[in-house]
Amino acid sequence: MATATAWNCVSRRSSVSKNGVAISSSRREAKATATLRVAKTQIAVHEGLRVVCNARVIRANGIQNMKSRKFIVCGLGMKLIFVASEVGPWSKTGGLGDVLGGLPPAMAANGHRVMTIAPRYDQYKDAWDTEVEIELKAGDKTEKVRFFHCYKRGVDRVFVDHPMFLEKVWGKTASKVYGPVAGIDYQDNQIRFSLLCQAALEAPRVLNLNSSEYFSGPYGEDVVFICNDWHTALLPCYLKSMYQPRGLYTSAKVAFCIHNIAYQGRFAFADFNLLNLPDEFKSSFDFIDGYEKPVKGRKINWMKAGILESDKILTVSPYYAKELVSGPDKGVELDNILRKTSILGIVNGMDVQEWSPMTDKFTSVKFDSSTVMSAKPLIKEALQAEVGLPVDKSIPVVGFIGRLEEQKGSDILAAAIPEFIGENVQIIVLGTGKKAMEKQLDELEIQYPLKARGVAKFNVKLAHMIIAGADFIIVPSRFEPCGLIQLQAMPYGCVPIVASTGGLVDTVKEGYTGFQMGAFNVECETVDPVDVTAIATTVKRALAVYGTPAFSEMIQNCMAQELSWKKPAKKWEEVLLNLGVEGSEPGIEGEEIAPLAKENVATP
Ligand SMILES: Nc1ncnc2c1ncn2[C@@H]1O[C@H](COP(=O)(O)OP(=O)(O)O[C@H]2O[C@H](CO)[C@@H](O)[C@H](O)[C@H]2O)[C@@H](O)[C@H]1O
Ligand SMILES: OC[C@H]1O[C@H](O[C@H]2[C@H](O)[C@@H](O)[C@@H](O[C@H]3[C@H](O)[C@@H](O)[C@@H](O)O[C@@H]3CO)O[C@@H]2CO)[C@H](O)[C@@H](O)[C@@H]1O
Repeated sequence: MATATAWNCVSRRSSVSKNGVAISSSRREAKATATLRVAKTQIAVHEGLRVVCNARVIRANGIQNMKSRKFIVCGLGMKLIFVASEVGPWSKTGGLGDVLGGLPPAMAANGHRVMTIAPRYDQYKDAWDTEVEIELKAGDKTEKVRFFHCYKRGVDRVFVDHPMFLEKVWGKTASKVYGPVAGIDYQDNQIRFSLLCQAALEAPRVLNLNSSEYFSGPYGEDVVFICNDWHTALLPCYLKSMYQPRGLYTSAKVAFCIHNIAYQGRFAFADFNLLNLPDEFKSSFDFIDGYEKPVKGRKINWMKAGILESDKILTVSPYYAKELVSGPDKGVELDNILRKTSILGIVNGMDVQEWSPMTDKFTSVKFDSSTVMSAKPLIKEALQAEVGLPVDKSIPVVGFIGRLEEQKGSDILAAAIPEFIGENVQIIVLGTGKKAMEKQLDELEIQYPLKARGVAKFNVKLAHMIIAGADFIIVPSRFEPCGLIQLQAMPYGCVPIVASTGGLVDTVKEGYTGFQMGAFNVECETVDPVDVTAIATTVKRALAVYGTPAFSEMIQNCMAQELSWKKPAKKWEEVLLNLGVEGSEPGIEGEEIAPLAKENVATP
């Protein structure tokens, strides 16, 4: 077993420009020389705008700032470390896990060296013990953590192993990541996520990874950390307090991405002492609100510190970025901080391998835009039979899928159902979360046995069946940073009916790819009658279009869109390059998923 405390990283830079070949590499010199040799051989054969290099086809004209735009040597790019509490498909309670599953492979496909680092909540059968163990300070104790690893879809997937993760979530990854039940947090969450942040800072230095033929050895220190949500907010603080003063990670930068500002990690002010940070960081955490949870008055706020201590703040859609700075309601009392730092929104992509009507493993009939009109009714019948609704393909079906939290507006939907259920319509609601909202789902079947079903489960197969078989997907969110459900639905010709908030505004065009219901009241304690009416009116409006040529056109518009991670990954690349980490280079014009990775999908 290798026990590592520090790593003397041999990361030398080389920059060669010879015979029309431009190479600039932050990898070891020997590797760069080897790459040059391969490139020269290939160039002798291919004198065109495309060159085959190390068995990958690279489009030269995708690259900027190169002396020679003719030939590109692969294996340049940036070294990216994504850090999060969830990473799909290994751990997922919702969209955060999806993003950590999908964006990193898309960045890898563009030629960057990419690692994700997340807790090891379960005995993932595809991730192996690296035998690297380190000691970290957590609260007043010293804890040993180990790293597990696998390489999938071009990404080093690293998992932090410690009993605080594994013992709690054993076999139940989806539901117990943050607490024993929805709405209740583990008491030691601050220690758990402090460990995650510290481990993420060690991983690039101590893990000697040789996963691909393009990159080998430790990532080293010229990296960009991409932190996600409050659980990772301590990372920039530890970077500044524990590493940079010792001359480590001097050029590293941190991007902080907000997936949901509703969860900020607010704790008792006295808990600052648990974090092992110098007092000068206190002001970044300092926060006063009017709530009594978890204690009355002055608090520490992890997300506030993450925002203030990072180099770039992002979120998951441009419209949500605007909402966040618009005022305390939508910015959830961090609007003033975000106005100071500024925030950029990049709309999420989605996993087009998992969500494709042509290859969906959960549906018996596969289809594309030319066969959707005949295929969907068959899948609809299978869906109706699955949930026990009357089987009749002529009845329009509306679906809902989501975490049952106030954010998602399932309570507003429940109040609106009586106002539109008299129409020729069926509704299927799938979700897990707060018990009171799960109860509302259970009651649907009792109230409307021939018209409505509620399924209080996290059920991936049923989610796919709803999206493939339903005619409409309803997303009645009070706020929605991006929303993945509507993205997943559109390639299946399942037309979204959405509240006009966050990414739902950016991704659904009224009358073209769906129906907008207007913005809802963001107060979570209230079911606003105006919003109830907005749902009922818009559903009726959508039902009136069902079956008309205009509806067929909307289906085609939905299905024609490019919703993969390819475009968002390019935008992310631009932003991360601008951070100016030493040795960072643009990537390549990649495929959606790294070619070597297609057969290599994880099974958690
Ligand atoms: N009962 C169930 N059974 C099966 N699958 C279920 C399910 N409930 C939810 N899912 C799945 O979980 C994911 C939810 O994604 P969202 O983007 O809607 O949500 P979430 O609010 O969790 O994420 C946050 O982060 C993401 C990512 O940035 C943002 O898009 C979003 O707005 C923000 O709130 C989807 O993949 C969906 O299919
Ligand atoms: O992917 C889905 C979401 O997952 C994350 O949200 C979790 C959040 O970060 C956790 O703190 C916790 O939230 C609970 C909160 O702490 C508690 O005080 C109470 O308000 O209940 C909340 C819900 O249980 O769980 C959230 C997941 O349910 C991620 O941060 C979000 O961006 C994602 O939307």
